Amino acid sequence: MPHLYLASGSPRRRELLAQIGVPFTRIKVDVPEVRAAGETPEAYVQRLAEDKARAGLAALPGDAGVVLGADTLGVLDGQVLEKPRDQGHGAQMLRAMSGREHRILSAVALTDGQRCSCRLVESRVRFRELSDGEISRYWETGEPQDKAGGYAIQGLGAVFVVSMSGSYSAVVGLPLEATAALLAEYNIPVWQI
Ligand SMILES: Cc1cn([C@H]2C[C@H](O)[C@@H](COP(=O)(O)OP(=O)(O)OP(=O)(O)O)O2)c(=O)[nH]c1=O
Repeated sequence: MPHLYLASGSPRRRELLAQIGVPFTRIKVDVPEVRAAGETPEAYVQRLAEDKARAGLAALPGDAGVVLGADTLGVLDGQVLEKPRDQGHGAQMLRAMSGREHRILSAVALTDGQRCSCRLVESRVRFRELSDGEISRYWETGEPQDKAGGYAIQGLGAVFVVSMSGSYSAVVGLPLEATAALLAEYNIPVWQI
């Protein structure tokens, strides 16, 4: 069985991958997250997942193993919701999401050097109305800073979520059903009944 490497600095992705019982080693990659002109959010999120997986493979000694890369972003009114640049940007995204539904796109990619395979999962999250005061207090908790869309469904941000459809693990950062299916394609079994 090939060894699995997780090309991610995200603690959420580490915890999610550990949850499905696959042994893996983390590696650091530095992939610039810059959307190309005319690139759709769907194409962008998948490209980033693939770029992270390929960058991880390039960093491995001797190309031995399978590397997983992932990316998560939000979409509202055609705008991509990434990690907030600063408090103003974070507040702007949360005000736009207030009382409405947004999409979360999560992509996972695997490569072994011979091939690179990617899956995209779309989820929908509806927020209740948020006041400016709570948006500002939420920023002060430190939770929004490194999260796409500036919130964490698995954290304090859960109190904003009226409903969601799709994949909970995908919103947190790694679509586990899709990940398990891809791993099987690369002969890496996950936890099995
Ligand atoms: C929407 C949402 C995102 N997030 C997180 C998951 C990701 O870590 C982050 C999206 O940023 P990403 O750019 O996808 O990932 P990252 O930079 O954190 O990690 P890496 O590229 O090294 O793999 O937002 C949550 O933790 N909870 C949520 O509810």
